[in-house]
Amino acid sequence: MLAPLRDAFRTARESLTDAAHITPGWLLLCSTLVLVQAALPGAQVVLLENLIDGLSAGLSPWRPLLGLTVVVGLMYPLGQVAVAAGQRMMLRLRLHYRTELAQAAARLSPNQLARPEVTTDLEASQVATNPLSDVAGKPVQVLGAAATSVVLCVAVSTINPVSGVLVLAALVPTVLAFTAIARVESKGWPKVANHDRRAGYATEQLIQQRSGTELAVLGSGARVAGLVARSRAEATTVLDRMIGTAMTLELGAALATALLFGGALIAMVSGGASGGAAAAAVAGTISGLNAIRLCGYAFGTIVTAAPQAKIYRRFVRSVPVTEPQAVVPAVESVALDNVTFSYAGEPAVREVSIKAERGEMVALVGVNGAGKSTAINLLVGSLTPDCGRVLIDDGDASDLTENERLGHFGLLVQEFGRFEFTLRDVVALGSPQVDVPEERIRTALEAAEADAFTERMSLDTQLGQQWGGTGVSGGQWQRLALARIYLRNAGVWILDEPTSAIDAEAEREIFAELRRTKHTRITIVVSHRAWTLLDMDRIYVIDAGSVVQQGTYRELMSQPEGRFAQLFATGSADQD
Ligand SMILES: Nc1ncnc2c1ncn2[C@@H]1O[C@H](COP(=O)(O)OP(=O)(O)OP(=O)(O)O)[C@@H](O)[C@H]1O
Repeated sequence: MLAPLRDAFRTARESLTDAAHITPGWLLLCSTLVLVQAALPGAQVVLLENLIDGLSAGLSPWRPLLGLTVVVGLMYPLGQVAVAAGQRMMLRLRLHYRTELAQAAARLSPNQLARPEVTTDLEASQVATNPLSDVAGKPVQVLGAAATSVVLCVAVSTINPVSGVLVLAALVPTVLAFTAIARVESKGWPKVANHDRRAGYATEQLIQQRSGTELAVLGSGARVAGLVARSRAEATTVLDRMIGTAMTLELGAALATALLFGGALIAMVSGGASGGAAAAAVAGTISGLNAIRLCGYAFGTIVTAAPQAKIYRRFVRSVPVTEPQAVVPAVESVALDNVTFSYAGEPAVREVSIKAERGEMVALVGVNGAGKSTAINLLVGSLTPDCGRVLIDDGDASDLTENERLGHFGLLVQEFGRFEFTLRDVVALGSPQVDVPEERIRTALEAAEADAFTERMSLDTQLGQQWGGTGVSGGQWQRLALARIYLRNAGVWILDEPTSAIDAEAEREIFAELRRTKHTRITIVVSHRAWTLLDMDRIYVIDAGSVVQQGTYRELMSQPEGRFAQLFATGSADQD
């Protein structure tokens, strides 16, 4: 029972601290308004009692009447201004949380991105930015409502002490109910996030141009829509149960609160209070009920947001702030030294040793599922070997930070990014440098054979039809991805089927350019096309996770019984 309460208090404290740093002016204004409001119901009791008892005693009514006019006149506008100030504070906090989250997501390493729980947490954190930004004003409201109850308790106690205590005790059922609600919600929210993530993924497949077109042509969109509906229905069931439980508990608390107020009134009447005092206490009690309701609502918002806030903060803190990446332009050697790696106990790479030196072009060859991508992921550090070592310039790569290690590589993956930004940004993404000069971008485009379709475009041209920009073909996207690698100019280039979407003529030119410029770097290529392997300095043939052969194209072809000759003879790999 205590853990959710602790989480709610922590959330309240952290949100207040954030608000104090990010938007101190609005926090101060909100707090002041809420505290002024808190004094009003208590003042109302005292003034009303003075007015009625004064009238009965034949005293002048003007002073209490003027006071009451001010108090009642202030209640509504103060409430309105406090709500507006709270909303303006919330907007600023939301901007802060959303920016902070995008920056944290940008710092995720390939290693973290490979873990499904990280992606689930990221999406849950995205959803959490709304309740989290709403929560900062709530501790102030809870304190304000608690202050209202205390002031009211003191005011009512002057009429009847038992009634005063009962008015204060009316806070307890609300606090207990919302603590119980928090327990239910802390279990429910991770489930909702998981179902939402699945539904979000399936929806993306429906609306993204490539996958959506494929599904439309197959006439299978409805099947994917069914998957969306199922995940959304599961999320709705969990949410519905949570709301049902909350409703029952809130109703119970409301009933208990009403009984306690009723008790306070009975105690007052049986205590022999004057007519004025009784009328004042009834009016105060009505204001008190309102204060308790607000307190319950504000406390409820905190406890509901607490599990989401916990996920958000855990996620943001799990991605430490790092130095910007520095690209290492000269690397003498990289190697996998007797490396073994298994996915969930299933070996994908066994005792693999591969080495590449500066100036060399080295190829990894093997059928689908042989282990080539796994070997590459081990080299760049997105996977960690079960045994063996990864060496960069003869030093153990695990001694480097993730960022230092990634700075050694330019990696063109099979599923290259189709980033629908401006032409300038699409290429400049290759470098962590903020401002990339125009000539460097144009030179990279030329080297990647992407100049023919881009030379007439301004670098500010928007790419991608969904933004009303220029349409780009699959092969053109791949050339832009290669341009990023040229711009980056890291010491080690890893090109996983760099020309898979590119026509034969451009492919020859791209490989000719790679050969011409290879002396300044290490180039590791995964390729299925025989002719691209002709000029490789060394080819590693990988089969079922092991290196079964190595040598130049000619050496390997001169072994007709070898795996390489078999692969190209049987057509398992494309021949040209
Ligand atoms: N994330 C993963 N979880 C579990 N198994 C995986 C994962 N990734 C790859 N594997 C398995 O590891 C083995 C090697 O896969 P890998 O992707 O390295 O092959 P590949 O040679 O790159 O294939 P391709 O030519 O199709 O890209 C395969 O049996 C594959 O099913």
